[in-house]
Amino acid sequence: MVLLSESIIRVILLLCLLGIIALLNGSGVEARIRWYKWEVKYEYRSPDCVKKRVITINGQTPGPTIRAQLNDTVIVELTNSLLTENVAIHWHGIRQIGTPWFNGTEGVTQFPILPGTTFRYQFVVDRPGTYLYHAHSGMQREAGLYGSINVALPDGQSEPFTCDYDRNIILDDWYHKSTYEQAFGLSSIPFEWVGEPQSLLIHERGKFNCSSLTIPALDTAIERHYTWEVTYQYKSLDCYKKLAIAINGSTPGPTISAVQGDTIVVDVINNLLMENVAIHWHGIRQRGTPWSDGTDGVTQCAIMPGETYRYTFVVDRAGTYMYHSHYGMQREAGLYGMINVSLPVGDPKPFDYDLDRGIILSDWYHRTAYEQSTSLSSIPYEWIGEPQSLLINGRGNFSCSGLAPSVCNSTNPQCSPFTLTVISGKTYRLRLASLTSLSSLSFQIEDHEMTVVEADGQYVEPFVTKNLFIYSGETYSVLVTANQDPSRNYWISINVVGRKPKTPNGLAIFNYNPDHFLIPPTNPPSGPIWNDTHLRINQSLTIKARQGFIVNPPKKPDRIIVLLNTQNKINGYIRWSLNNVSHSFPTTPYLIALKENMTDIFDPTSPPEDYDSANFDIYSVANNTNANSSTSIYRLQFNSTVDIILQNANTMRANVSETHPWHLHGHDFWVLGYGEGKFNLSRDTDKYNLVDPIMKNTVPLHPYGWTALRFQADNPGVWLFHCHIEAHLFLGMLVVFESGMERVENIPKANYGCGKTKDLFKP
Ligand SMILES: O=C1O[C@H]([C@@H](O)CO)C(O)=C1O
Repeated sequence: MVLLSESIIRVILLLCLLGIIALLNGSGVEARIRWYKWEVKYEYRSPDCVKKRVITINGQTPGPTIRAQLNDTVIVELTNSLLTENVAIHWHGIRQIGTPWFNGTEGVTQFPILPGTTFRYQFVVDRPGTYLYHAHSGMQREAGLYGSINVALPDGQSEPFTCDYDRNIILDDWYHKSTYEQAFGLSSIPFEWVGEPQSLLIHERGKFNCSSLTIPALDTAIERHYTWEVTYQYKSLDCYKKLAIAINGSTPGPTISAVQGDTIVVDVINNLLMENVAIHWHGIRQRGTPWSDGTDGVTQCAIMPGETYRYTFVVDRAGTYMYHSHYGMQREAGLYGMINVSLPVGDPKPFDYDLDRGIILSDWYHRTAYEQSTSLSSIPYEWIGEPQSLLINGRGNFSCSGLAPSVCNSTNPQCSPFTLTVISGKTYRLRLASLTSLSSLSFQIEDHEMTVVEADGQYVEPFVTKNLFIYSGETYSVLVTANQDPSRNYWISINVVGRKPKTPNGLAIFNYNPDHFLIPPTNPPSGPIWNDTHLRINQSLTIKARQGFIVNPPKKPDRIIVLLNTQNKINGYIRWSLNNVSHSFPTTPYLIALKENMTDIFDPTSPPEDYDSANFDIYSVANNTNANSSTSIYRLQFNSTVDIILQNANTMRANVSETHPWHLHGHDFWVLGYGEGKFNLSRDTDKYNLVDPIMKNTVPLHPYGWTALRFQADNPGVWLFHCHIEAHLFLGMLVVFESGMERVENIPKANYGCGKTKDLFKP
């Protein structure tokens, strides 16, 4: 009773207060709140006919006009979607009486707004008239980030002049050089003046004489330099604190965004305290630079702690690629990232999209790579088990219940879900890359269909699907149109397939702007059932080369190598083998050994080209104790055509055959076919697709099935071909191909320094 009367009194007091405020306001005209949500981002525009990257607000430059009346409060919620650039907006002519902190001048009144963050400006427009807003961070205004503010008199009051209509005209001059180039010139020695603008714009329209243009600067291949420091870092990617390996502090590492033909130069500084490192550029063929492939033991001596090594290579084909550690099981610690290569400006694309976004899929173990590798190489064998979490762009969500917050803290922002903000109606090219240690995945976006258009840097004959199966080491581009009800958000989900899942699905948010961070109101899609192998084979068979982009394979191979995939026991240790040979690495990298004619560092006999297919039952647990380890390699005649038949079998547990994604370094192969059961050379070659096979660098071998590949050994060097499951590679599931060594130019001396290559430095 007492409580009730108290709350009634409070309400009455509040109403009185509001009444008094209204009276004090006097005029009886309400000041309103004008609320804007702005997304600032890069877009290509041609305001004077010359294409240039500009900065837009909600897709416009000039940005939207703010229209308000005297004494209104303007609220602008600004999301900075610039990829690598801060922003601040100044409200030019607005006096900011009482709100000096909203004047929008970086370094004077505020920290700049960082990429990916949202900042709210709020101020009163206390005088009628014509004003402006524009960027006040660096020289950013020059990129088109500006607009008008019109403040009218309140309803019922009139200006001291009359007019029928009210129109805005923004006047500007326009440079073709970016603000970065201009700012760099101005702060260089010798000083480089920005020169006169190329055009004058009236409301963002001008006319430049295009005939005076030769090739625009954007089209020319350039060198892109990166300096990466590799360090140990504690990370809580799925809320659980774990020792990870980061590049410049982050995992996934920075994305390399380049244009076809660019040269990439990466200085890798190994600041790991106790561990070597090597980085492989997965999908980049390294034509002419086999020493930059980054495979420890094959192409280089690993980079030792405290050392810096420079990788230099050309990205010679547009597409989606990745990079990752190729040293021990180090990839598993988070040392990976994406490489996006675009077509040169003006080159026609075979598909259209508005925006391009990268999504890295991975799985995550709480035990370190060191503990895992120790378990795998122990007697008795201790399998690493299923991962604890699935990550989408480095974010997952492990249930912390029962764990101390210092170990697992579900409120840690590092493990908030990845949010892909989309604008309704726009089509997104999502570049997916799977860097899982173990898991094969299905990727889906609730209520949205995907059109698959690219795989491993090759155009795919488009097909529409609700879920995409993606195996470790594969990349895909899918087109997704944000065409669903934009008043809510949707789940992005990944789930494990091919192995009985013990890992919860990975989740992210497909976020319709501007409903930031709202959890979708539905249950996430659970994805297809894990053990429907047919579904996965069907999708593998659907992936064909796009019409108009088919590269015809040679009609016949010069050599056929059949590789039986088995789990074996060798001297009591569990290993994985091909034709009963489990690979072991010599301490001297093959590329250097062969270049320097060191003939004694590996077993010179050729590994077996086949297995006893007639007498081998792929469905039963074989007596796999007859395997051995070897350093031997396949030497392929330069330019010859090689067929590889991957044959799956039962593991050492009854009724289990696993999926193995196989990855080839230095080449793409044609995917000629997939089949179930044992491959039969006389019968199954007739089923090969020689009409429109896709070329890829990574391909699944399905349980109890076979996969047939063809490639041309036309890239001089030494190249790994291996199962992309980190533990299986560690356990010897790889072969090594050499071809055209006589054509390999001088290997940089920085690749030397281990094994017998040390001898070469002796006086
Ligand atoms: O190498 C492996 O070992 C286990 C299992 O076969 C034995 O526990 C597994 O699933 C692997 O892929």
